Amino acid sequence: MSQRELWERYKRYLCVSPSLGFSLDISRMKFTEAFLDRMREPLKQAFDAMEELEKGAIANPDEKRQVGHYWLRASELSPEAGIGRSIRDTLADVHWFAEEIHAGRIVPQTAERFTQLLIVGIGGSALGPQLVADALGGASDPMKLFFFDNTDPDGMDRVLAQVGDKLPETLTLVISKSGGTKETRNGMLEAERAYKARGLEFGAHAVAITGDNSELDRYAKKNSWLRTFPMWDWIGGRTSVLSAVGLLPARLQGLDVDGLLAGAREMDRQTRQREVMRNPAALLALMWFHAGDGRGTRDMVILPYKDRLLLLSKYLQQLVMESLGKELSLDGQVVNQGLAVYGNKGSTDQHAYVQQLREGVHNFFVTFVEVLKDRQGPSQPVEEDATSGDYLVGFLLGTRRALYEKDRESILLTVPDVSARTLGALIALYERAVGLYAQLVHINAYHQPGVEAGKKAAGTVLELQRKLLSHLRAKKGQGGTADALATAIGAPDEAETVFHVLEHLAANPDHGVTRTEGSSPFDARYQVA
Ligand SMILES: O=P(O)(O)OC[C@H]1O[C@](O)(CO)[C@@H](O)[C@@H]1O
Repeated sequence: MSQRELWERYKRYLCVSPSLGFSLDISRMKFTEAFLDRMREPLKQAFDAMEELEKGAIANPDEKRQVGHYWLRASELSPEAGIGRSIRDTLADVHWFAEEIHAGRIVPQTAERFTQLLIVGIGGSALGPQLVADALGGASDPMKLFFFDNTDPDGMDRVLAQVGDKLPETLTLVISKSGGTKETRNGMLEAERAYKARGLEFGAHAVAITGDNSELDRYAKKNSWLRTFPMWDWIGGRTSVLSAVGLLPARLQGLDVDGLLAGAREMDRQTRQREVMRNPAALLALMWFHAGDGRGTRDMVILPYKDRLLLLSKYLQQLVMESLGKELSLDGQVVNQGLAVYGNKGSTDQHAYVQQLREGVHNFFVTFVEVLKDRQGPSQPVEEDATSGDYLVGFLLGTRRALYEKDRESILLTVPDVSARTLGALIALYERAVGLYAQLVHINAYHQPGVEAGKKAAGTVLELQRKLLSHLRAKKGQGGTADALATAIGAPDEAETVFHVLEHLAANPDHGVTRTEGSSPFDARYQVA
């Protein structure tokens, strides 16, 4: 197509939202009108299903749960008065609690006030808060945020070293819907130990966000933590950012949580409408379907040309891949669905993998995100009639064109700024696009059975380790090779796992396991002295 024809196609298919100052351009996706016609009926069914979901249907059938993240920003739409009330009460509590902290009315044990916030959580209990904090935060925020989002000991040491002498001024927020996630439990215990090492009581610095009566809830109550905030059954981890999970950290950081909610609410309003060309979420879902033949055959590369949106791709990776990456359809057929997501930011990535995008394997489509506002206030030119921000747009449009010339498809999302309202709108846009797409490909977007397999397997590994350690302690000084030890603990078929566990044990001082070299790596002997 010539540039002129592309301009016509751009004008024809541009979806604009004046109230959000937002637009979605699908002109560089090579769908046809026939495709749109073909998708009309499946899309109608997807809308019907979303409508039912918003009314409180059990939209997560195997977990028998409602799916209520849309109610978080429109509590009046929740199907039960009690749900609406708890949403409003929790929001009021978030505001109240943050104000008390900021005003120094809720104070730490020894310091004058809380100035730092350590968040312990993983997956949806970390990614949303991280996205919001990084997108909207700044140097003058009333609290500085840190995260434990893994069970990596060195990672946690590094964070604690950054917190340094300010630990007595640090509020720790432990976030876990289930309240039983091991990584988060470990992070909490490591944090607790750090406070104790400084003679501080953890409970006087700790807040939980978790499900009612979860393990974490009970632990928080037993140890007199400052507070707990609810995480409801009808909110999934990956869609929890506009519940207390994302709102409490954001409010403590001094960010505009009402703006986040308002943006999401407005986007929800627009993405409920059935006229497809006016519904950006429906258009996204259709474009994903078009790009990957409804089977996810092309990866989605998310390229925001804005540093503040660096974590968008990481956030969407969970939202999209945990929602859509499913073995079975709603009817139990094996479908192995999914949509792979990766990306960082432009123009930085032009100096990394964009080379392959233009010339290499053709297995993706790009979503560019353009932010119109460059910075607070004016920019100085870097050369005649051009600022750094002008270059950023230049690189975006240039790359979009260069990819199109090579037949690579792309979507362009344009937003006015990186404000709370815009971010809330982006979050809601993708939540609904995922919901609609899941309906189009007939899968349950709201469970994650695949993740459980890894958790169970990890439990088996730790169980083997316990057996090994008790055997090695019983046979003090004797030990054996991985093969011999696997047999000795009654797990000869697990010799490989036993080998990995022993190598790790011997590399660390914690359990007293040492290693004596053998003639090959597999002849090494392990013992407890
Ligand atoms: O909030 P929780 O229960 O600790 O779960 C954390 C994450 O673990 C998962 O359940 C599985 O990885 C995610 O869906 C979730 O966001």
